[in-house]
Amino acid sequence: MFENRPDRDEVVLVGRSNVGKSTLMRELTGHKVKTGKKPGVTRQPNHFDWASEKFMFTDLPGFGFMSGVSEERREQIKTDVVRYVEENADRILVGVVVVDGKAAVDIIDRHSAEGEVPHDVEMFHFLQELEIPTVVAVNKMDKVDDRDERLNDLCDRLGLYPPWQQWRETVAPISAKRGSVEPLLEALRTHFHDQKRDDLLKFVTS
Ligand SMILES: Nc1nc2c(ncn2[C@@H]2O[C@H](COP(=O)(O)OP(=O)(O)OP(=O)(O)O)[C@@H](O)[C@H]2O)c(=O)[nH]1
Ligand SMILES: [Mg+2]
Repeated sequence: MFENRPDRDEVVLVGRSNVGKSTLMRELTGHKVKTGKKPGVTRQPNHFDWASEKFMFTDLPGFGFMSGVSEERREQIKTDVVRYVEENADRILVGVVVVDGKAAVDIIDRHSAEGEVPHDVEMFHFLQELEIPTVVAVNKMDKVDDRDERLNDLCDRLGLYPPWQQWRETVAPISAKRGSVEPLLEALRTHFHDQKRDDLLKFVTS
């Protein structure tokens, strides 16, 4: 599944299916990326690079529930995503966990109640274990009314002390569809700067 990876540093977008990774990708790169109303649109990593630069954004397939996709297949996708991140950890400058701001907390709580580790939380901790700087892009904020409360709840579930405002390099409320992604760009700039990669700031300016 993951052959043909271009040899360069990257920012990866990971997350459940249908949270808006590809829409965000389009917003970040200006490339036409296939998006869709149904989960499971992206089946292969989409790499977007620049001919002259050793840098790319990668949109990975989503995991979690997808209508019409078998449990076995879903598990396989998740295993592949985990392996991709593990194998390329040295080249991943920032891991962006994209979540659906309206649904994430409820889904996390439902899985926890069923005694499972929620995908989003698992992925967040996994990236941190690999010491990959991590940003949670809380997407679809255009659908969220109780903004601060939602974001504080999400921080709580991720083990980050509320209020969310003190985690600006980690929690970025956005609306990819509306083209409102500045908090994510700001977080990426912070991480690039911290890694002495100011040469990449041009990819994350608004
Ligand atoms: N309201 C709202 N909808 C959004 C936003 N971003 C994406 N969507 C919608 O969410 C749906 C899924 O978007 P995709 O970008 O295809 O999601 P994905 O995470 O790439 O999905 P997979 O490839 O299946 O993993 C589409 O109908 C988008 O239009 C947003 O900021 N707000
Ligand atoms: Mg996609």
